[in-house]
Amino acid sequence: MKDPVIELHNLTKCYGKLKAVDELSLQIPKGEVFGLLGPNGAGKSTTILMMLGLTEPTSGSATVLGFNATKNPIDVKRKVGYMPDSVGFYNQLTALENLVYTGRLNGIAAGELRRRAMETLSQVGLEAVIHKKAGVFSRGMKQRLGLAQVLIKQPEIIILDEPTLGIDPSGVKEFLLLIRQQSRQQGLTVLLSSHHLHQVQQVCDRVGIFVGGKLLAEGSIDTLSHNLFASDPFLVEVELEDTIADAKAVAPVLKEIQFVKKIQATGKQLTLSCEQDVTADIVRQLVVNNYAITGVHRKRYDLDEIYQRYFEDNLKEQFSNEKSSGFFHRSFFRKRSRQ
Ligand SMILES: Nc1ncnc2c1ncn2[C@@H]1O[C@H](COP(=O)(O)OP(=O)(O)OP(=O)(O)O)[C@@H](O)[C@H]1O
Repeated sequence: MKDPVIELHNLTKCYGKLKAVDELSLQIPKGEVFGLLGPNGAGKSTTILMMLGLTEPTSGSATVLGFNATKNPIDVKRKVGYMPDSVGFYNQLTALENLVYTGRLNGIAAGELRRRAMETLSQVGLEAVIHKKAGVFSRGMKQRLGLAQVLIKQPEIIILDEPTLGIDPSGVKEFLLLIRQQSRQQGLTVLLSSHHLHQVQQVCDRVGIFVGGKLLAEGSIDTLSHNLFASDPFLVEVELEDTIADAKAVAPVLKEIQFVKKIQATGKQLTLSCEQDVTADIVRQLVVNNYAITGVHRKRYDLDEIYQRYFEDNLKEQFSNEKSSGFFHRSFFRKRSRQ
């Protein structure tokens, strides 16, 4: 990879016998939005703390913007903005006052403070409430103020630990889109940890799937999907205007298409398992044979399915592992079901 700004090399952290992070190697290039995904206890926060030099690795290294995070934590902190999973403010101070205070702590010159704070609040969409006290802010507004606190020092990288925790679903989407927009406009590199699979899918360039301290897979959604499901049949769903009795009725029409292996019919829907993407041939054959089509859908695997597939494979492999994957499975899905 060309010029990675974050480089983790065999990064490992043990707490007694527990390997919280297990030989993690990862590179993130400038400007990328990377999602670290995993259930409770997967090791996401521990990884982030090592990248910031806030906890020492047992072995391996974390290099951020060319600095070894363990040896040069101050240099890393100067250029990296970090938003922990729970952000604290002075509730009696307004949004602007809070941000001016953070700016001062970050060494921004007094003459520039107020202007920079106002600018940053508008960047995160809080311009209308700059004089409101932080104590009355909703969770979503607090997260925006937290992001402003991170952005005011104009970092090169921002690291957000579970930034969407506690925000309602529409707020989550807006907030993640705001993060992506900041990344695109400012060339910011973003690393965020999350278990919000669907939303993360929409904003991250790449994701890493992290379970039991190990990175099981990394890549774009398309790459992960391709690697995982390459040997699976290609599914095409066709909606017809009229109900068909059973698959046999339509089989003669489609049997000419080489890669169609299985046809199922339920009501007005046909599901075809194919060895290759022959969607266009299927549609052509049906139309030629006077079937009225109302919809065609090519199945694309989403992050939930990708995650589950990796997770299930991992579960099989680690069955005898003392760190019960069943625990991770349960805790992950419990956490998701609470959303
Ligand atoms: N200071 C510590 N001492 C002992 N064990 C720890 C410590 N910090 C974390 N752990 C353990 O390390 C493992 C990884 O924890 P970590 O907080 O990094 O996971 P996570 O993926 O961020 O999960 P969560 O979403 O719940 O925060 C867990 O089993 C946790 O109990």
